[in-house]
Amino acid sequence: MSATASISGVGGEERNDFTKVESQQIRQRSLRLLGSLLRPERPRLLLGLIVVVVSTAAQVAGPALIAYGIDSGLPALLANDWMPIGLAGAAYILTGVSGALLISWFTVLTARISQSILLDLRKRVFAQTQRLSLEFHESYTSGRIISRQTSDLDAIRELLDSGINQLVQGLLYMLFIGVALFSLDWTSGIILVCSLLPLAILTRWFQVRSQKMFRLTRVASAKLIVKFVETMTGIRAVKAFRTEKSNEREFGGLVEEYRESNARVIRLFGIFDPGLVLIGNVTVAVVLLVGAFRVIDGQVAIGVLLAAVLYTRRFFDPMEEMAMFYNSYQSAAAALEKISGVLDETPSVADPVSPVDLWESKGEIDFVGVEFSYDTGRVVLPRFTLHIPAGQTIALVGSTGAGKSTLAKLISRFYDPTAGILALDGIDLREVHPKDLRRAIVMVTQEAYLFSGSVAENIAIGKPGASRDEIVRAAEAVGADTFITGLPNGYETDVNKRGGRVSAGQRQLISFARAFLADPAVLILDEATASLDIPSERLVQDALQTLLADRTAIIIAHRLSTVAIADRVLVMEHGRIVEDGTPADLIAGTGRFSQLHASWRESLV
Ligand SMILES: Nc1ncnc2c1ncn2[C@@H]1O[C@H](COP(=O)(O)OP(=O)(O)OP(=O)(O)O)[C@@H](O)[C@H]1O
Repeated sequence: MSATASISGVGGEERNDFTKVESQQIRQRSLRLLGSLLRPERPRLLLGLIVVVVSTAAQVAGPALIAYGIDSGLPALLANDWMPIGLAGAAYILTGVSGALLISWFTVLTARISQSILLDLRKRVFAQTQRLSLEFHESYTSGRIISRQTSDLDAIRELLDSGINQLVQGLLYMLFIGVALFSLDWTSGIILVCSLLPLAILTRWFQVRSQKMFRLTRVASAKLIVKFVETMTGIRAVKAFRTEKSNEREFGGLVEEYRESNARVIRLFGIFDPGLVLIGNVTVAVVLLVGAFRVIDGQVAIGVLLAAVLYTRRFFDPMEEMAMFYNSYQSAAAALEKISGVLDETPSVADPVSPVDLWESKGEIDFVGVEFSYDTGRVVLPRFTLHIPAGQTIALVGSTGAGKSTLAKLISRFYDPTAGILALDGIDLREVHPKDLRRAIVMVTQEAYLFSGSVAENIAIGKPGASRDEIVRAAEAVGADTFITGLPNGYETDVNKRGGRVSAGQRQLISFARAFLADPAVLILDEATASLDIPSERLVQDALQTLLADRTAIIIAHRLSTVAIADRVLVMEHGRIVEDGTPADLIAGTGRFSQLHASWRESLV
């Protein structure tokens, strides 16, 4: 595998042994993403920069005005000239007020910029994760997807909301203070420069240590999310196997790890913060002492000394936040790396470049020399050819792992064959317009998933924009109408709210109604293995008959009654179709199906 391939998309997430070239490529990918996010914001960014420069200059003017007031205003006042002190006072108020107003404008402006960048990024991540093929989602866990949408976006939000503002403001503030101090009093300026050495040593020490600690904190918090999501998505298994206690223990351990890594960060601050205060105070004391001697010697005016002390004091104010910037930058950069990896993924099932329209599909399916393997490389379906005429009902049977779902997933184009052609009405599925493909082929999965919302909304998924009449007719056709009208709010009942809870069989009927409304030329049905009670089974069976009429149907059959209504049975073993015939013929024979049929019959007795 080439170096580029191994880090492309999310490939680099599990690795931390990048070569220099690979790290560079990953950084460039993040920068490209950042560039594309910032580009539309350029005018507002420029405005923000102008506002922050002016507001910082206004804030820094204060001590210089005080110096002027004391050194020029006071002597003039003693000589009954109110003008200089009045000017100094007015300018102080003016710069103070305008500085405050501008900084408030800057805060709102940058918040707006960061909000629109985040909105853009959030939408991109959502659209991309939806667009990516099933293959991606089968290996990229939901915990990781949730982290991308939550903690990673949070890290970027933190950087945009406060980190960058504080860095720009802090840098400008320190730069302007330095300039002001040097223009007022060189000696104090040089004392301040001398303090930069211990300051740099302390900050560097903090950065090196905290980088490691913050990374540990991030890892610990990611572990917490993954454990939480995993437990909650598998809550049924948790309850069934009573693993609550061991989960609690494991989660408790992770919480402890998180607490410990946070405590270490806090201990680090316990050294860094007082260190900053100490360096700041010592520098102020030196400026004051040296200045005092120079005031006595008449080398420097008292107002200038006061301004120098104030500047020196304020110089250290943004230090802590600036040192923190590095950490928020680190977390945001790590987050951006992962997000850019997800955005960089290309769907393995790509949309056709020049799609072929298929207005009215007949539902004829052809596998021509098709072979398939998942990305593990093991051949799951060895090369085969199969013709399914339009309108035929096929029952797919075979032992677990035989490849039935895989065959169904190929017809739904959740995956593309690794070799050969799979065609609908003679057109390669890879070339059919995605919109037409979704209309022509519908797969009803075993789980019969219902989304939050009303029963009517859930049925309407089959045909967006369907009228209430059409929805009711679809429900009636599959025999779901009776139980739906019996629900507390009929078709408006929320399926995820108390009272709206529906049984497994009812869920299946709703998903049948959904498929009936969609009216596809090809219907693929992964029949639920969960045994329904006899009346439910009969209801579902009747619904199935209506649903299958006038279309091609491929049913992964687990029930004998379903096989009986099929025109043709395909028996699969180890990815191969080992028997192919009408149910009657196969039962009469001596093959795999007749044995299966016999054992089914026995289980019914
Ligand atoms: N996403 C995947 N990645 C890799 N291998 C897979 C994947 N899904 C299925 N397989 C493998 O492909 C083979 C066929 O699986 P498939 O789900 O098609 O079987 P099946 O006949 O539908 O089984 P069942 O009746 O248990 O659902 C199995 O060996 C399985 O391990």
